[in-house]
Amino acid sequence: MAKLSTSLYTTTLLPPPSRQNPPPLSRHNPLPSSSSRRKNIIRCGSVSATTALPSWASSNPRPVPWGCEIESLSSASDLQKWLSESGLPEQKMGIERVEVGERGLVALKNIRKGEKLLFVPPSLVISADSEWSCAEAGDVLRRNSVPDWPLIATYLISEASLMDSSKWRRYISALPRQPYSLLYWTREELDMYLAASQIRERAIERITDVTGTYNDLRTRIFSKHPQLFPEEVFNMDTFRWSFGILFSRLVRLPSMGGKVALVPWADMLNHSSEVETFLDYDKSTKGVVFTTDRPYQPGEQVFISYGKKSNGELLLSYGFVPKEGSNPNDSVELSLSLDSSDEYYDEKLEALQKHGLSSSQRFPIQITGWPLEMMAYAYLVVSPPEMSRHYDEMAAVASGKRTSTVTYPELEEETLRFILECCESSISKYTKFLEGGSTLDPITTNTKQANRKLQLKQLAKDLCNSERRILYRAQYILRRRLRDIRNGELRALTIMNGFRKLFK
Ligand SMILES: C[S@@+](CC[C@H](N)C(=O)[O-])C[C@H]1O[C@@H](n2cnc3c(N)ncnc32)[C@H](O)[C@@H]1O
Repeated sequence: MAKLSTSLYTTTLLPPPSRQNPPPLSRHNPLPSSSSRRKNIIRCGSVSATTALPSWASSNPRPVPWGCEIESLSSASDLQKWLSESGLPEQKMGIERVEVGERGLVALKNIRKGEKLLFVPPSLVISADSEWSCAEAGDVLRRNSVPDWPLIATYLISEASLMDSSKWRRYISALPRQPYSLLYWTREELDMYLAASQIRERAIERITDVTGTYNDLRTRIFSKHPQLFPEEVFNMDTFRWSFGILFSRLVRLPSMGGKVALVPWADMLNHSSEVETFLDYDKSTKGVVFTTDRPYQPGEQVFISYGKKSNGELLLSYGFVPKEGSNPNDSVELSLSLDSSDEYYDEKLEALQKHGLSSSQRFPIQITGWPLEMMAYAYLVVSPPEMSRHYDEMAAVASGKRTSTVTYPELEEETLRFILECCESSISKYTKFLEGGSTLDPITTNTKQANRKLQLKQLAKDLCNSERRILYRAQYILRRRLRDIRNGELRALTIMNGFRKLFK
């Protein structure tokens, strides 16, 4: 349930930096304060429309030979039985088919607000410290200092391939054979359905990162130990599966120093944007728990929060989009760029680069407004040569390094007009997709594929509607402000004319 970084991670197996790796299923991110907004500024331009994706992104995914269909309840009840035999205490919830999220945990008894639930013991948790059924393979990875994410991804494949001799066979059998995640969208589908949304670029970055990670492991480790890591088992298809599982189920446990882990049973809980509670390790009971923030009656589905994520981020990692307007943390990224014909382009770019920014940046807009950083970036884009002494200050605020508000009344109108133009150009892309009919659909060869396309298209439509809604709101605010500025100027002009007449 997290994101990988683009560069270092791809080439050096370094762990993903925290900006790209928010705590899934566990602690939610803070509201977009100025510092978190800074983290949300995303460099653009690294993923062009022609960026080559690995070959597996150009065809439909090949399923792995383990796991189950996500709606399968029989493997889920086997899992429940095995967990209780292995030390999971009696539960107040059971796995059932649910309306939101296919399978989920449903209250079996009355549950009070403020009650601790789950108590999954550490022996039933998968982490980077877990014991490998094939101890030699684990030793090799540890000797090579493989970071937690790729280590756990490889562990999962290793245990899955051993199946009956693995301690985790009941857990792995109950995992979805194909997790819902943008990792499973082909390049054609991403281009076709998400052309308007910046999430397309994020998905491409992620697919590229996962491929880079696998290639790195293969070159540096697997190829040197083919008997431990045969390619029939450790390949791109199985890595896409294991990373898909990690993105949608891995938990960061704050009370264990941010350790990442897969927590069987707890990972059957679905997300609701309306709840605030998250998973964590409870030192007093020595188990993974969460504390309810509302009461539940028997039969009601129990939810946790996967974090304060936008609809796009939920689609990217978990493969679903909440109902339009139901996610208070929703946001859309707007891309702003320097004008390449600006005679002070080089000076502006230099100021931006000094603060770690580039000629094109994405900024998150929420229904409540946009960040200071975006305003500062826009000031820089429109500012004339005579304001060049302010370029550094504008770039510093745009990068989030300086949190003071900057205002340049003389640039206000042009800046708002520039943002409005970007907003409207983005809106028109969404409208083109949403009103474009079905002529763009990729050719399908069978009913299963046709159903899949319909599902993906619906998800894309839901995402595009929710993102466009935020842009419409921003457009309304911008237009109103511009009108106010013009009215203010008009009033000032009338007063000036009045004075002029008086003095005459
Ligand atoms: C941690 S798992 C939760 C258990 C999962 N439902 C299962 O049956 O294995 C996360 C996955 O559950 C589904 N999910 C969770 N919350 C959801 C929601 N609010 N709406 C739709 N699907 C949801 C998504 O498929 C997501 O990738």
